Amino acid sequence: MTDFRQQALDYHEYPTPGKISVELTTPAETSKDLALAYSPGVAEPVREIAQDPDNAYRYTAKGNMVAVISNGTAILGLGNLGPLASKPVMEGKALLFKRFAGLDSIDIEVSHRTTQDFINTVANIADTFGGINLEDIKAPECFEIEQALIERCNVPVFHDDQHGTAIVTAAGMLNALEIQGKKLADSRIVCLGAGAAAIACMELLIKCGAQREHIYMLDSKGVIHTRRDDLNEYKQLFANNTDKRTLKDVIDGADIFVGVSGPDLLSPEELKLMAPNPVIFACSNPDPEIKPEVAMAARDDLIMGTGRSDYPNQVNNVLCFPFMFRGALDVRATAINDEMKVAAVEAIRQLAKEEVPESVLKGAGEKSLTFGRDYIIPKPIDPRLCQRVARAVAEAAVKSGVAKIDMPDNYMMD
Ligand SMILES: NC(=O)C1=CN([C@@H]2O[C@H](COP(=O)(O)OP(=O)(O)OC[C@H]3O[C@@H](n4cnc5c(N)ncnc54)[C@H](OP(=O)(O)O)[C@@H]3O)[C@@H](O)[C@H]2O)C=CC1
Ligand SMILES: CC(=O)C(=O)O
Ligand SMILES: [Mg+2]
Repeated sequence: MTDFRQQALDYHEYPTPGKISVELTTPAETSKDLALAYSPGVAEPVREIAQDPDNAYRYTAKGNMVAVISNGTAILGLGNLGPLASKPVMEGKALLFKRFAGLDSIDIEVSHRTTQDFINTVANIADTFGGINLEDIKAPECFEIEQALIERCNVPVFHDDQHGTAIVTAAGMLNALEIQGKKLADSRIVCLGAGAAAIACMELLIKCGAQREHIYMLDSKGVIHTRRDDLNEYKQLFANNTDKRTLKDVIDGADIFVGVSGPDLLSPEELKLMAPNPVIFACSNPDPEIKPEVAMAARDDLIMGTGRSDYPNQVNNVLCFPFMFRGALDVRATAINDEMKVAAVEAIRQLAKEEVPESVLKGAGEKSLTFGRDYIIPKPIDPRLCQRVARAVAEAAVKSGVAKIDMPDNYMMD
């Protein structure tokens, strides 16, 4: 473990501090190059953009650039550690944007006093970018922030911890339930956590067929029920009229556990109380609500997912956000709407049912991967994810009327 800690620190320190850098895309060697790149040549695109802002997509990097913006109030499951401490995670998201979707991305960590300050800061710089990926901003402020920015910005704004997580959770859940022989509409669901990821995951599962009254949501004070007087408006939507108060009370007989809360909060004893053939997504990072080896030792009829790369079934928003933005930017979508989200769920879901290429097996260190309890969802390194998800998202954007340009010819064809 200490060895892994040192490896992780070395990875971030060497060969140069951090994980990203900026590269030039045009020549800048000669005086002629500089005359074109800078003064006087640069004045020409300036004039073009001043006449028509859409020319920024033609003459600048805007159309392939996403800002990853955080205030560090909910860094993974590590809590509110401040903007600067969130920088490695935000650089990590930028790395994932580039590696998986070829999108350039820059991390921006914002210090602010009020929620309105944060909103103003992001709104004032948003036009620089093709899209805004909000990251690791805690609930309930994240809901107000995202809504205000969607209204104020001309480019798509997407709070990844809400919608990226929800899309991947829904895709994995529908597949896991299919394998377990259960239906979402009939399933009893326990959601541990009532923040950004939890609220969005449950809302999307409801859109996919789950019954709101079959969901028990818990926050740090226990079950969310109608007699509590400390619930914000988002939690109130999940308040149950029930006498159950603890995780142990609600997990008894449940079919599904979704953990988006913190480490080691689900005990083997509680897990044993679940209905036969349950689905457990312990998605807290870096440490899940229950470790897979502990869960598997408690019972062998479950399907288990975590947010981590080092266990099977990685239920993590990395399977969504690079491709969501790829598709949205390529048709210049002005928003990321429900149609695009549902299209992403279906595309991720279906890919898990296809044969896995040798290169993916090799990268994942697996001999074989076939749709089943240890492979409910594609591996992030699967290059088909970009093609399938970005294409599905772009098509949905065009169809639902939020795209400013048509699908490019032969877009993301195999
Ligand atoms: N795998 C993935 O792709 C993703 C995983 N996550 C994980 O989900 C977790 C939450 O992230 P996010 O929603 O952004 O953060 P938020 O800060 O918005 O929400 C955290 C929630 O967890 C609840 N919580 C904290 N401790 C407990 C506890 N002991 N019992 C029950 N609930 C508890 C909080 O309760 P209260 O409201 O009372 O404060 C709050 O509702 C993190 O661990 C994060 O790593 C998030 C996004 C993606
Ligand atoms: C994966 C992620 O975004 C999180 O844990 O916050
Ligand atoms: Mg996050």
